[in-house]
Amino acid sequence: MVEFRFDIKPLFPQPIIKVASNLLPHTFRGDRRQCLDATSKMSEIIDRLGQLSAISQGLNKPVTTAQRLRMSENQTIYLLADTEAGHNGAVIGLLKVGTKDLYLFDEKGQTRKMEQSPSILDFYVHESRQRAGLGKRLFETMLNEEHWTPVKCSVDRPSEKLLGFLRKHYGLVRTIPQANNFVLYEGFFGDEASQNGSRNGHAASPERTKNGLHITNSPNTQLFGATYLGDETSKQKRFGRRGSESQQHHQQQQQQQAALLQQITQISPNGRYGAPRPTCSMAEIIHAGSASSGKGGGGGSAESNRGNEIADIAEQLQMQHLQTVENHIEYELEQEQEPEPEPEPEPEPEEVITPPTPPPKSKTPTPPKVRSPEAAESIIGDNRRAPAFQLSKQHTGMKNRSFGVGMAVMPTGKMEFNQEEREDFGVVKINRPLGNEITSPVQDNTDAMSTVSSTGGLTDQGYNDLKFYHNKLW
Ligand SMILES: CC(=O)SCCNC(=O)CCNC(=O)[C@H](O)C(C)(C)COP(=O)(O)OP(=O)(O)OC[C@H]1O[C@@H](n2cnc3c(N)ncnc32)[C@H](O)[C@@H]1OP(=O)(O)O
Repeated sequence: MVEFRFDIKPLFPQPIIKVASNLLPHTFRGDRRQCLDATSKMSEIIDRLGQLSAISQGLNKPVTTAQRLRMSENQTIYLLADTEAGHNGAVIGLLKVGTKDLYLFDEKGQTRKMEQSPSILDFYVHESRQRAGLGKRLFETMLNEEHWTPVKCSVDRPSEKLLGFLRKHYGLVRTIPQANNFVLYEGFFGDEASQNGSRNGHAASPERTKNGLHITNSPNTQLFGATYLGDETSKQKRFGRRGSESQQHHQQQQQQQAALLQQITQISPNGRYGAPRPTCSMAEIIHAGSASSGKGGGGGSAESNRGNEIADIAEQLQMQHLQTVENHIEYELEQEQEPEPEPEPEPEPEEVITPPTPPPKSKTPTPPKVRSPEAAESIIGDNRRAPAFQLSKQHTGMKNRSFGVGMAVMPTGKMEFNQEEREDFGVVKINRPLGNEITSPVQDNTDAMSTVSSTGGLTDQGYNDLKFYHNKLW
């Protein structure tokens, strides 16, 4: 028991009193002098009980002090006394409660901002009187005065004793995990809470139940947008009305929904989640421009149109590819007009595509000393011509530097290739006439390039003439 140097009986006309920020018992009646006296004594009682509570819980400083209570607007302390104990009576227990605005997780893990949520902040019964039902007596008085129910109370960092107390007297076992020090029990967010919200201090944010969408200013909502909680609330409202009133209500809901969607858009995810994404060319091909044309219906005709568009695109690509192959062949034939020694194979970077060694004639453009974008454009489009400098994948976009060559000179019965050495861009070697065998590497080198064509599909030396066999129908 906690006894004091003064008589506590005037302060405790009843065993349990309620003290607010004025530091006076709720039953107090007196003049100014009595008021100052009562405030002083009550401050001493509160500080002493608060200190004992902190010691009992192992806290390094009290949660409850008279100064704190004076500064708070929404906290109340319940004090339990035994006026019959000792000479001046004794104070036995303390229970501090209040309302707090909290961001809490509900059973589904969704964030809710609970305004004026009832909270158990400090609870203490003197060790000599514990487990005698006094704690419950104090707690029950508080519930009646505040019009709270135990399941709707958040508990600030409860001790094991308090958890046992709530389990025994109120059957509270299953908690809802929270990110802060508060403990909630299942049922905290029940319907009763929203119906009796104001009475129980559950003045939830007004956006909370709009169309089942949960919108608050919480960090979660700011980051990830509104959360859909279901439309139970909307259904309840809808089916609770009849006739024109119901229709009118439905229209209002639609308007609210539109406004809400706009609101959601405004608080939609930002940062890298909200960053605009570049157009995906492959997606455009796959969807065949349905997005732009507004054919997103998915009907049978739309599907067939999409298939036709894909076929058209494939055909265009094929035609472009054939044109590319032809350009390659023409370019090669130009280079083969005059025999010249094969460029010596020299080690070079893997990524570089080397055109045939520029012939000494002025016909071949002089390679610029510095790579220029204008020159690079020469390999693009219909005005394609021989590149004037070393081309890399960056310029051509081609993955394989022998791309197109194989297509252009596919082996047939008329032509034989034996390309044992490295392949340079556009270099096609016709090694030997039909039926002739390679005799030596020297011969192979001399036969490397075809000569001027003559007649009958053979060159003057009797080699196959590529120009003769080249046919666009290939
Ligand atoms: C938010 C907060 O305030 S957290 C801090 C809570 N306060 C404390 O831990 C301070 C130390 N403890 C106390 O002051 C008291 O034990 C109180 C306030 C928790 C409960 O007051 P009591 O008068 O003992 O409660 P009451 O007699 O009505 O109920 C007893 C039940 O409380 C629990 N309890 C009380 N004392 C203990 C204890 N020492 N060990 C374990 N459980 C206890 C038990 O469930 C007990 O039931 P049981 O005796 O059948 O096991």
